[in-house]
Amino acid sequence: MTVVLKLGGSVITEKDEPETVDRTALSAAVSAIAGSAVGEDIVIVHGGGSFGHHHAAEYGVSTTEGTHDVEGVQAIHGAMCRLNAAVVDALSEAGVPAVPVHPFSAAARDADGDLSLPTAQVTTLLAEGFVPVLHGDLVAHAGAGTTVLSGDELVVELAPAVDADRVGVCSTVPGVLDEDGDVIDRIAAFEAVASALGGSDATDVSGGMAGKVRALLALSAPALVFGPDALPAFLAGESPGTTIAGDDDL
Ligand SMILES: Nc1ncnc2c1ncn2[C@@H]1O[C@H](COP(=O)(O)OP(=O)(O)OP(=O)(O)O)[C@@H](O)[C@H]1O
Ligand SMILES: C=C(C)CCOP(=O)(O)O
Repeated sequence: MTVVLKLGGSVITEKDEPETVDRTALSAAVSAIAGSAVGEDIVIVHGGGSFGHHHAAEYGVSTTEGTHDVEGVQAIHGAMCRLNAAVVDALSEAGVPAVPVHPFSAAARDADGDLSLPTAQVTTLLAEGFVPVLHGDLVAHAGAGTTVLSGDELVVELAPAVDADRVGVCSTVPGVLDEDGDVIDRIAAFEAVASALGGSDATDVSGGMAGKVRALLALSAPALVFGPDALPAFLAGESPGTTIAGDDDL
């Protein structure tokens, strides 16, 4: 059973404090992963939190607005590499055979913004017993310089590439919330929930919850959005939070 899990940047960092890891939240997530029966059959993606989004906002870069500013590229990509190193180190210390995979070194968008992400290194690392750890990053973008590549987009690309049985997105909220603040059990179409979906409470250049739902609906497998407390349950095979499954998946 192969699992693709995204750890939200807003979960593992103090999202309002530039470049600050939330050590308590990161170690809770790492313990859940290290202690789960999924073992090494997992690909981990993490988001930007106060590492990527803070620098991306400073340089005016988003998933659609690009930059050619080399200093900006180094600041944003460098910050994401520092967060990735912190996640990989924490996983390694817990005995998980985690290895870093940096999307900026491999992916590209064409002039229409369509993403191509080579995945052979991820599938090969997985088959060889490693746990690849990717992250939201910058990506070369034809005609725009570089744009932000969100961890949610990576999840959508990776899930079919590794033939994932389960896809989980762990964010700070217990699921996608309706207008009354209750967790929506299942989402099959963007229009049905669009009015309840906002961006993010924190600095976020990749669309917050609306961007997440839109991206996950494109998957052929159902994806679950849940909060940090539900990570052990997700890894144990339960279905906490909101199930996002486009009409094609039902
Ligand atoms: N209807 C909604 N239900 C749940 N969360 C919502 C909703 N509308 C907006 N949000 C916001 O979306 C946020 C989650 O998206 P965000 O992109 O910040 O999370 P993340 O993926 O965990 O972090 P990162 O983007 O850094 O990886 C929530 O914290 C909340 O502020
Ligand atoms: C801001 C950067 C560089 C990465 C964004 O990734 P996300 O937090 O998964 O949307």
